[in-house]
Amino acid sequence: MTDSAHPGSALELEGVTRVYGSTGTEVRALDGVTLRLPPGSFTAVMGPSGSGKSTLLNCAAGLDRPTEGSVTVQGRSLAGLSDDQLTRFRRAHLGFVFQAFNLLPYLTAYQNVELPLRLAGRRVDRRAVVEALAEVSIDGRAHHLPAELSGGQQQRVAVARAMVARPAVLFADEPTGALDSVAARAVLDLLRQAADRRGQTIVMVTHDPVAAARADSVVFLADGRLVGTMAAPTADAVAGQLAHLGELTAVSR
Ligand SMILES: Nc1ncnc2c1ncn2[C@@H]1O[C@H](COP(=O)(O)OP(=O)(O)OP(=O)(O)O)[C@@H](O)[C@H]1O
Repeated sequence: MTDSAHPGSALELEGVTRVYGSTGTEVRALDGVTLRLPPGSFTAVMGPSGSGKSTLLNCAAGLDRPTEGSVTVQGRSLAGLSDDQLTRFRRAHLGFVFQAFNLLPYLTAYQNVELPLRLAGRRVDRRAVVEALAEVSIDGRAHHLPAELSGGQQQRVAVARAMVARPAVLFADEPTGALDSVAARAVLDLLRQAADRRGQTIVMVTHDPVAAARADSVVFLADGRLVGTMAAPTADAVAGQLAHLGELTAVSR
């Protein structure tokens, strides 16, 4: 059974609005965003600071609930799920990678990667964990603690952790923001492969036009609204569009 009006989509946002605060002090962080992403697509979300990128990601991933509108992931509407059901749904179908890696400091790389399987109450398949670490080229450091790894290595462990349960949709919030360009490229290669080889759907917030150029398309936000999309992006074209949006936002303030 599907709740989706567009069954071919991995992720659908219909008129998603998120208002923070109360009357008088309210902030419309997202304002009527409609978006449909097909399975196996890699989409970058860009826009000036405060344009609503993280809010979009959080609403799409069921970490926050929209004030209005609906989010459907893999044909399942998130609105009807209780908080517990939403947590279970996220563990089963979604993966997350954050700018600050968010690894647990007292667990080894291996233990960090097996954690989502333990939390989901699944039998821990040692092979799946070893494979996930090998995919991100961390197998030689599986028993190191995060503090014993470089930033790039830590983020690769975080990608392995996000991927170990083979989520249908992976959300990444500035995954390369704290990395140098070589480490960033390695992380982007992994996201690209997840879409191309395993048909996983990737949604990545980034400020970096070079990172965005690795996606199939870029969606641009300004003041909480979807103001444009770009297919087959290049870093130059993305940078040009961002500069334009920055000027428009500055004028409207
Ligand atoms: N929990 C919250 N309470 C009140 N306002 C919020 C909250 N979260 C976000 N906002 C506001 O909503 C707007 C959008 O924020 P959001 O973090 O989504 O933007 P962003 O595009 O991700 O910004 P940045 O690039 O700086 O991270 C901003 O004006 C922000 O101040």
